[in-house]
Amino acid sequence: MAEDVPVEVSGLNHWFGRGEARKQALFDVNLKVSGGSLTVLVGPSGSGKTTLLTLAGCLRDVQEGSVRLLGQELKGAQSDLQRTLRRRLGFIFQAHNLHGSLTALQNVLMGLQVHGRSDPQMQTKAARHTLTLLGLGDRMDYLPDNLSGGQKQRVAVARALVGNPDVVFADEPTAALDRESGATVVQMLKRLGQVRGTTTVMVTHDNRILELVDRIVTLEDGRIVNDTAP
Ligand SMILES: Nc1ncnc2c1ncn2[C@@H]1O[C@H](COP(=O)(O)OP(=O)(O)OP(=O)(O)O)[C@@H](O)[C@H]1O
Repeated sequence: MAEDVPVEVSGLNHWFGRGEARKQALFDVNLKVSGGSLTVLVGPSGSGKTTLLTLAGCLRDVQEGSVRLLGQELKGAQSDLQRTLRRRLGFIFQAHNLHGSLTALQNVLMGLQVHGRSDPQMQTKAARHTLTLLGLGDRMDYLPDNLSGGQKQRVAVARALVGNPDVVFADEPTAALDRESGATVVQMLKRLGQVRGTTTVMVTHDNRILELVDRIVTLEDGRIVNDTAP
């Protein structure tokens, strides 16, 4: 079943640039991620973590090799299949990309609108609930400019989670957070894995959270060099 291994990467190679500037960023990467698990990608800057995350998350075209996401092959996938798959995903990025003119609650509601869920009352209830879980119950009506960096990041996390995604792809979601808030976010993702079967793949440089995760995959120079369960 797809959900047993929602992300399966085989023989993945990736290049950037053309001609003399062409540079290989990933070399024969193989990775199977189990459903409901929390996997982190670690490694030095430039080792290919974000490239791998964006390929697995259907945000970049697969050039060579295979990426199966939720049972579907992404290599050569048509854009309507890509769109359908992306609706089942949650994304959390470093630059949290909140809309400056929308409140925290409205930003989180945007995370539901892409899912096409219709009942506005249910949407608002879900958005409020998720923000409250992330400790932002008293900040729902604030604009991003009036939130701290850590609070903005938690709004971005709420937006990614509110649609109950099957897989969450996160790039440094705890970088802007203090230890306690970072641990809260990771524990929440882990709990979603246990309760709802949500799978998380996360790039991180944050050593403080490694003890909380299920699996640590280390990249160096575009290759997986270590794969451990802490
Ligand atoms: N859009 C791009 N154009 C050209 N080269 C790129 C591009 N994106 C990444 N690269 C190159 O691919 C390699 C891997 O980059 P990537 O961002 O995946 O590494 P990373 O491990 O995520 O690094 P960091 O921890 O600094 O975010 C690097 O050599 C980088 O310079």
